[in-house]
Amino acid sequence: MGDVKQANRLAALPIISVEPFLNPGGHPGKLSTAAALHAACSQYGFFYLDISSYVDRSEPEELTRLAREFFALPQEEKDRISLSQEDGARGYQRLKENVTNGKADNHEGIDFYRPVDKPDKTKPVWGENQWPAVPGFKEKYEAWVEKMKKLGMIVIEAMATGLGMSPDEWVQLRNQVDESFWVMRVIGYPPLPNDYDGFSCGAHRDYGCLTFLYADPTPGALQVYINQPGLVIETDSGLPPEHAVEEEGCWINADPIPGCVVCNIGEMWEVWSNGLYKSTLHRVVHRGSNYRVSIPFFFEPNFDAHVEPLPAALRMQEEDRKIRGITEPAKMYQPVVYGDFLLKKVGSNFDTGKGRYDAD
Ligand SMILES: O=C(O)CCC(=O)C(=O)O
Ligand SMILES: [Fe+2]
Repeated sequence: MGDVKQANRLAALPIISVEPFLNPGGHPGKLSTAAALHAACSQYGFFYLDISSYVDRSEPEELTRLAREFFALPQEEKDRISLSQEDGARGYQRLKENVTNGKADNHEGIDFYRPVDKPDKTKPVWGENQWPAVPGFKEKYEAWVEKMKKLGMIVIEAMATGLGMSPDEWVQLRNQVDESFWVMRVIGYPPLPNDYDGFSCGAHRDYGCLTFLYADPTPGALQVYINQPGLVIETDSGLPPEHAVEEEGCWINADPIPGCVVCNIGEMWEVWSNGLYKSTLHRVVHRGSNYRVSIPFFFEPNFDAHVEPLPAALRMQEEDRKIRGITEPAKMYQPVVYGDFLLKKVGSNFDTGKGRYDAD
């Protein structure tokens, strides 16, 4: 039993406060926060970001209230801003319209992307955002986008410190995210029926850079796959303790913590870090009785960013390999242009038949 308890304690996701990075200039907590980010990104790819000194709790609570007002509208009202009216990516998707790993997800949602110059809805993701007619919706959500964009820059800079990047290396990285092609989703989850063949949102990795997830207080919905060789994790199989374990990995709940957003890294960070940081599998299984609302903000690279392993990450990896006595050459991640990668991912709404959450 000792091992099991130990594993459960280790499996809890770390909580990291953004406060030391909020004010320009020195702060005694900066280095330890950067180190905590580095550890969280390499061990879990998921953590809680305490943003209570950055935003007032009432702000995202108001966003969920506005989202509920929209989702409660008659279906034909919601369909007025459906993504088929636009570029196939920006707008409302009905319940079960989104498919992950071949199964319809039991959620509805609205997607917003960074506005573009010269919008053209015949080009994938190049149209205009469609805002619900709910009073105050656009203003409040636009204010949230501005806050989350700034938070993205703050966290990336802290991660650059955690990776030991030089000032020049940081400038180069900053140039790849300073016009972030962000995405914001507003998601509504009715309870998942027990006999449903699928999930509220199927298992996937996020594909971009950093996700900041604000969710209403519903517990037991978001689950994260923790995969750590050597860890022994308890399962709820009902077997006696000595058998009720499963090695290597398991799903843990990432329940909301007041004042925090759940933060996870996407596949672009996996490329930048040459695999040092993990883009971790997660899913939503909402079996509660309420209607759950979540608002993920995806802070992504610029559309034209060339994403390739960062020299600082390669240096760290080399150090680590030396210590472990590994001699064969490190596997190198293939560079990608973020916009190309994104277009493949949102291809489900166009012609490739792939879901937005599906693996390549
Ligand atoms: O609703 C959630 O808790 C997570 C949603 C999610 O993982 C996503 O939209 O990528
Ligand atoms: Fe996700």
